[in-house]
Amino acid sequence: MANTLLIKNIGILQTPVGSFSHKGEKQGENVKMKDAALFIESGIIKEICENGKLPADAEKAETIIDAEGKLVTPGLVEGHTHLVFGGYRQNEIPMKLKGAGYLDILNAGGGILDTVRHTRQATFEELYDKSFDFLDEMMALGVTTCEAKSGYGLDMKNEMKMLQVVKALDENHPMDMVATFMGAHAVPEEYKDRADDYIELLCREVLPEVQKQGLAEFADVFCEDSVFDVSQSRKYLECAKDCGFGLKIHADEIEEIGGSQLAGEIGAISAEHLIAIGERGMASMAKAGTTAMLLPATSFYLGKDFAPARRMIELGIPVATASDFNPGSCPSLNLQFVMNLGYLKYKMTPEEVLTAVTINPACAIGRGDRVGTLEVGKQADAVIWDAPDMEMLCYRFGSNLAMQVIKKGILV
Ligand SMILES: N=CN[C@@H](CCC(=O)O)C(=O)O
Ligand SMILES: [Zn+2]
Repeated sequence: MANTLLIKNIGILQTPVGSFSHKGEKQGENVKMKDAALFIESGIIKEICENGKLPADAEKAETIIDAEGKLVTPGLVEGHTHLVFGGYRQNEIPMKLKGAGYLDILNAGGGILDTVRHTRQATFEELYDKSFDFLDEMMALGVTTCEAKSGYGLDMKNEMKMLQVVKALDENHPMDMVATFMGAHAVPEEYKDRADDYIELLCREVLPEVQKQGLAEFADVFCEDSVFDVSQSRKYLECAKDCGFGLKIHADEIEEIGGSQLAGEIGAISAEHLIAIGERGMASMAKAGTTAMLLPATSFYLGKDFAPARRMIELGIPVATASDFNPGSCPSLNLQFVMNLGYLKYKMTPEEVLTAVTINPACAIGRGDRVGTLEVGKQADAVIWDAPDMEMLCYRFGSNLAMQVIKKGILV
């Protein structure tokens, strides 16, 4: 048998089940198999056994991994990053410590606009090498699929450059990549005070070109006070929908200006941040089935509140959690830390936390049919943790507990 792998002696194999996003009570439904084994052929899961049984073809396995009685889960799915960027922004910290807000820095020409200047200056190769290293780091932490947004180019040439980097990473790095076009991340300096004109440019020229070149599956917008208002965001997302993109929206991060309501109304697959969301926004998302992509490490890093995850689960909104890795509001790509925060700050159960970093983000980036659970027929992306159970994984923090990461049936 070709390319076969047996993972045996698994203490607990824990996974959500199904290729759909899990909401309400289902958010916390995981299957737990004790004393389990997993048989993989050509990157696909062929058989899962529990209670000490071994798969039928166990003896034919070319490679055998002994999980030493540890926890095994699906590979983590990172549903929200700004992975590709020039420069860093450590210079902002003293300003923040003196009280400058995130939007104050942006409105003074810093923040995202500072990263835009550095990203425009960077070559394709520089951005590619830097992002490649980030992906290595992420994978070592247990992530096997990663979404990445453009949005630091803010013109045709540089947005394309960013998306080409994501495409090349997908081709050359073991990580599976999903690209999101985020031309509406900020108003570029050359369009200062002309946000409407910039949205017009994105709709007329850039969105259709990205679609034509097949460089992104989703489109995203930063709907926020003093960035893009609800009507500008609606226009951009409607154009994106007409072009065939799935829709995402950074909504109600700092001010509740109606972004989450728009998310539901327009049928967005996910809305991001949602720190300041209110009941109307949550009702709109629940009705539409929009996933809440919550970013607790950003709340931590900006010193903001934590989004009302428990209320969302109660209302039947599927909750996913992601790192938001970016050079400003969250310079960490550690999804294990996000799991700690999901447990401690969102007060999600360990089972809900696992769903929030596997099947729910997988569905929110259009990969729920392939990854996000450990089931026969699915891609064999798995992590063996240096932990006996999810409780330990949610409790320990600051260490990397991923012992072995398996991507498409290969130990990476
Ligand atoms: N809030 C908007 N965009 C990013 C931050 C980008 C940056 O600060 O560079 C986010 O999702 O947190
Ligand atoms: Zn973001």
